[in-house]
Amino acid sequence: MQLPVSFTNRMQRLLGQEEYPKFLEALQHTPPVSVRINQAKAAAAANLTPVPWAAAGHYLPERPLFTLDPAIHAGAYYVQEASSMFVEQALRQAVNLNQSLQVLDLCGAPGGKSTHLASLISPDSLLVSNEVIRSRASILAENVAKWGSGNVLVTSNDPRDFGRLPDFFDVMVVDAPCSGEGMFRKDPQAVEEWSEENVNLCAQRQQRILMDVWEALKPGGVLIYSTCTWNEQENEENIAWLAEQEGAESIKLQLQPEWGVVPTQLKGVEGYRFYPHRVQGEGFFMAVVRKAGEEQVISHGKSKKKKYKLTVAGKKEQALVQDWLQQPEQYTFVQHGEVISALPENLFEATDEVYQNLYVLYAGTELAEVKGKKLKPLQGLALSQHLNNDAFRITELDLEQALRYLRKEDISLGTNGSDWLLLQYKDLPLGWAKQIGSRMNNYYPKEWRIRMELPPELPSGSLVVDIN
Ligand SMILES: C[S@@+](CC[C@H](N)C(=O)[O-])C[C@H]1O[C@@H](n2cnc3c(N)ncnc32)[C@H](O)[C@@H]1O
Repeated sequence: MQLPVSFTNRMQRLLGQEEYPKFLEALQHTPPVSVRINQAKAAAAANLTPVPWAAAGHYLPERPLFTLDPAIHAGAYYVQEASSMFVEQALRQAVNLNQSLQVLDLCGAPGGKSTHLASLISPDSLLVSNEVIRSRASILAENVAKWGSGNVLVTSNDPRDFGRLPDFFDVMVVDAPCSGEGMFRKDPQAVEEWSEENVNLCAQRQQRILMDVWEALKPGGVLIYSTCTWNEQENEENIAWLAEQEGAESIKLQLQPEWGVVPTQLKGVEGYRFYPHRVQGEGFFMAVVRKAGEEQVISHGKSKKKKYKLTVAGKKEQALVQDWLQQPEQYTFVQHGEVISALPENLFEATDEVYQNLYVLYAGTELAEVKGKKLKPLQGLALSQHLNNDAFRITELDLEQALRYLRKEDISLGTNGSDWLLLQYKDLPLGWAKQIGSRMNNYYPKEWRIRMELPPELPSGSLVVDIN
């Protein structure tokens, strides 16, 4: 790997003569592979090494062919770089997670931090997961639906649009687009695209992004800022600039020495650096600040006078979907076009406000599409953590059947009848099929299908989750 000269000069200065060769050597190694388990759906396979700063994070001994593991398609885990999972420490240490919170993940795609945040916040909290680039926002929506939390809204807006929601969020995560120095060993293209000029452009863009969303953070709210790069302009300097400009207060996190995370400080602002020779993970930076002012209590609940953008589903439709989720009394069923979704009842008001101001791509749990007098169950329901299995006819698939189903092939199950079938692999729901006589129509979403050909020999079980 040919590193740019000005990059090596800076890293030598940052790390010192003694440490720099260790850093350089680590850049030659294969990056570790790690996953985060969706504990609402599965448990980690035995013998995996935990990621020390993330309760559901685990390292794998080798990189399996994830595509051939139905559990990943069921949202039982997410492949995520370990350093990024440090967002958990910021959240646990700087925020009271027992409260009902309104959380924004501004730069959300493909969904590593969003699915992590969704697992950490309480069920009566709302996560708005945003991605400005529309094609990437669809991937984010797919991963959010697979995770199945039910209290997430996926939006696709420019950061400046969040100015329409002043003082709305208790917590904001800005995992900013950056020059990607921390990805050098994973992605050789990041080295090619790197330049001092690009670092400056990234730093300016990050300042703009921070300024654009700052207004949407409540007084007393917490901003978690991160990048996967090491230069100070995009990291400490940007956060020190924000703190100075807005009078934000730095939040210091407690670190365990064995984690290998390096604390830094600039103008009284604390930062946390991840280097590959010190941690089992890629390059990463994080800082946490609190907006000046008093914390405010959220008032949820519907107000009588307000004109809502969301439409509550009709009584007939509600009756049909009523028993599809566990504890249906906790939801408001809304209809948007043909789609009926379930929103946690206490989040109706906040969700409506988001709908009034932003472009929402996915909301809550998409349950069904109205087809004349009938309902077609949707993928969001199949993958929901709150699905009521008893309401459906379930069919267990073997590995080959599961993978063929996920490729959207028509598979023969040897069953008969005329019914919707919820197809599962080792108790993990994968999606829907419609039985028509002895034929089975595959309703797996076309855009999500596995595109690779299946090899003659399939791997057995899952290296990642305990499903045997
Ligand atoms: C580091 S990635 C986010 C990774 C994500 N948080 C995760 O954990 O999976 C940064 C994201 O910012 C988005 N982005 C690019 N330009 C942006 C801008 N001007 N404002 C906000 N987001 C932007 C990119 O499309 C990309 O998805």
